[in-house]
Amino acid sequence: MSDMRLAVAGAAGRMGQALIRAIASMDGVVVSAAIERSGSDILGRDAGVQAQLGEIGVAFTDDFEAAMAVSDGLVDFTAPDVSVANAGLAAQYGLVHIIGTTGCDAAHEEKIRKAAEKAIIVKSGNMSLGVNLLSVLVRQAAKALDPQDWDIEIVEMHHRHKVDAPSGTALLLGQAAAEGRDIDLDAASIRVRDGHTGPRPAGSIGFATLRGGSVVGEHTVMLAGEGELVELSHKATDRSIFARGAVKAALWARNREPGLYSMIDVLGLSEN
Ligand SMILES: NC(=O)C1=CN([C@@H]2O[C@H](COP(=O)(O)OP(=O)(O)OC[C@H]3O[C@@H](n4cnc5c(N)ncnc54)[C@H](OP(=O)(O)O)[C@@H]3O)[C@@H](O)[C@H]2O)C=CC1
Ligand SMILES: O=C(O)C1=N[C@H](C(=O)O)C[C@H](O)C1
Repeated sequence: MSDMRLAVAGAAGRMGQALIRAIASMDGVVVSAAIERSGSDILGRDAGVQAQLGEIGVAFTDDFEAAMAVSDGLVDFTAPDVSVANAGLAAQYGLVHIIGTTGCDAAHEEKIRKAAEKAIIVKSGNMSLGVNLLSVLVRQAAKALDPQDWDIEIVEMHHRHKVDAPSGTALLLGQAAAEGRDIDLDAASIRVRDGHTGPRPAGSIGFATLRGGSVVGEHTVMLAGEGELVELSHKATDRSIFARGAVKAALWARNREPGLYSMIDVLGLSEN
């Protein structure tokens, strides 16, 4: 089979640059386009130079349609409104769409679900093997431990530039815990505490967000019982783990049926 041609949306961003490097270093894929927003100063410059690779002969463009015409897949780590708009367009062109963007609200998620009726979409708040394996362990632990006796708290820390909270990964881990307990995450979540909060409601799932410096991404799920604490953690030290996961997802998704898939599907980590 010929190499899969991958367009990168948000190609000048932190993840965009990691994706350009990952695609250039992996077999079976080539960078076909590097998309940035209209008006960006970077348009016309070589995407490989920005990613510290040297010239790769692909210039940043805001011409989304031209980029789609020369691509088999779109890898998209941008912003929620951008990824939703891209999902509709990628579907029109029959492209695989890998969405790593976090911070989507219920309306964004619904539009992406709708696009996936016609498009092949893989979406995950974290594309790394380690975090997805962790989510399987969290689900098992939450299932095994009585919610009346064991409190679940999820703590995350990211770099100072991150714009959404809780992180997509924290929510993914919260969802895994909620599934283990067979409860609805939205109904059980406590995302903020301030002032006189009263005691902790039994069965709730708490989130705590830290931001600072250059931290790539650290997550700990705490299961706190009387006299003991179980901690399940993941620390990302390099964005290449997300980028390689996203490229792996694109290769996995090629020639699949339309639908909305997750990294659990890609990595074959489903417990069923
Ligand atoms: N699922 C996962 O494994 C991971 C997910 N993420 C998520 O990926 C997203 C991006 O993160 P990060 O790379 O750190 O953020 P950055 O801000 O560094 O990158 C986003 C890039 O998208 C660009 N952009 C904005 N609008 C458009 C548009 N319309 N078309 C094309 N490009 C556009 C931005 O340009 P400009 O700056 O000019 O606005 C910027 O270059 C976040 O939601 C983050 O949480 C991050 C890491 C891993
Ligand atoms: O914005 C980031 O940087 C990251 N975002 C993702 C998230 O919201 O969980 C994944 C990773 O932790 C890095």
